[in-house]
Amino acid sequence: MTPVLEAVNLGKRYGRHHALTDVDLNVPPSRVIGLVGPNGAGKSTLLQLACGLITPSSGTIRVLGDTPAAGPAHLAKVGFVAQDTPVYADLSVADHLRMGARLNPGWDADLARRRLARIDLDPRHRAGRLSGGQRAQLALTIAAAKRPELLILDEPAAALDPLARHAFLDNLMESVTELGAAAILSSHALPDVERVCDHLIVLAGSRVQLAGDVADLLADHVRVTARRTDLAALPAGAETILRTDRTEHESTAVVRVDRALPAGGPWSVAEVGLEELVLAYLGRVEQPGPRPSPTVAEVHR
Ligand SMILES: Nc1ncnc2c1ncn2[C@@H]1O[C@H](COP(=O)(O)OP(=O)(O)OP(=O)(O)O)[C@@H](O)[C@H]1O
Repeated sequence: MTPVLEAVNLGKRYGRHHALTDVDLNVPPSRVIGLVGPNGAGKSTLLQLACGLITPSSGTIRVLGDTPAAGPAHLAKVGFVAQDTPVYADLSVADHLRMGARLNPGWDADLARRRLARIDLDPRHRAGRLSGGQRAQLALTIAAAKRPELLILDEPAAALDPLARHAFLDNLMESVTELGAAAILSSHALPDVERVCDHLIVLAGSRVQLAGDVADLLADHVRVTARRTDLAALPAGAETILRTDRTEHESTAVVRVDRALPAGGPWSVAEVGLEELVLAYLGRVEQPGPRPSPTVAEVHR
């Protein structure tokens, strides 16, 4: 099956500034991918490369098996909602749909009408008068009515209140299911990512820090708690320590494991959540690249 997104040694420079460095990715088909990372990490740059809006400075990127924006057929396979969900302020909602129908050979007018009705958007409304949430819904409707194989959304829900964000993400997931499409969604809201994404890419310092199916990533990491002096005795299997917190008596570490830690040691082991995992990886990054993780012995100095 063709991967949604493949990148090999992908890099993007703006002048002397490296926005993306040595990015290697291979995202299997039919995933809803969460792209997370701090401001300036390179998320929009990666999404724009994936849409073909900009070209790499080095390496390669393939989307749905082809060079991004390789031609009309490939453009029709990808729906893009840019950051701030831009719309044409002077055009009505209906004008936007008419324009979508003209520009997109696979336009599904029925899907567009049904979506507008469901989100209660009046087709006569001028786009410039829409709220942030309504604008995001209009942009998603246009992207979905193309019937793309991949939806790419750059922080589409950033400006929305929690209720509107919830509704927007529900709508997004309905569209993804109806289309049988994959989606890539950049976001700073880790709970949103946890709710809808089954694949995760963490970018920081212009590099990929972590990537994979969420279920696998959570299975590969645990939180270990022990008395301060006992954490140094972590057994083989605790491959890499990502983040430690210490109190007077106790140490807690998020650990990458290559096998289950043996029972009966002087530690307790618990599952980690997605937010804790992402923060553990972000916490070890020093600009511009990743700092090596501490060894078990170093943790205890
Ligand atoms: N057109 C451009 N010209 C010069 N530098 C740019 C350009 N676009 C992005 N950059 C720089 O590249 C880096 C990555 O930017 P990018 O917008 O991809 O980050 P981001 O992760 O999307 O950030 P945010 O979460 O704030 O939206 C930043 O340092 C940014 O200043």
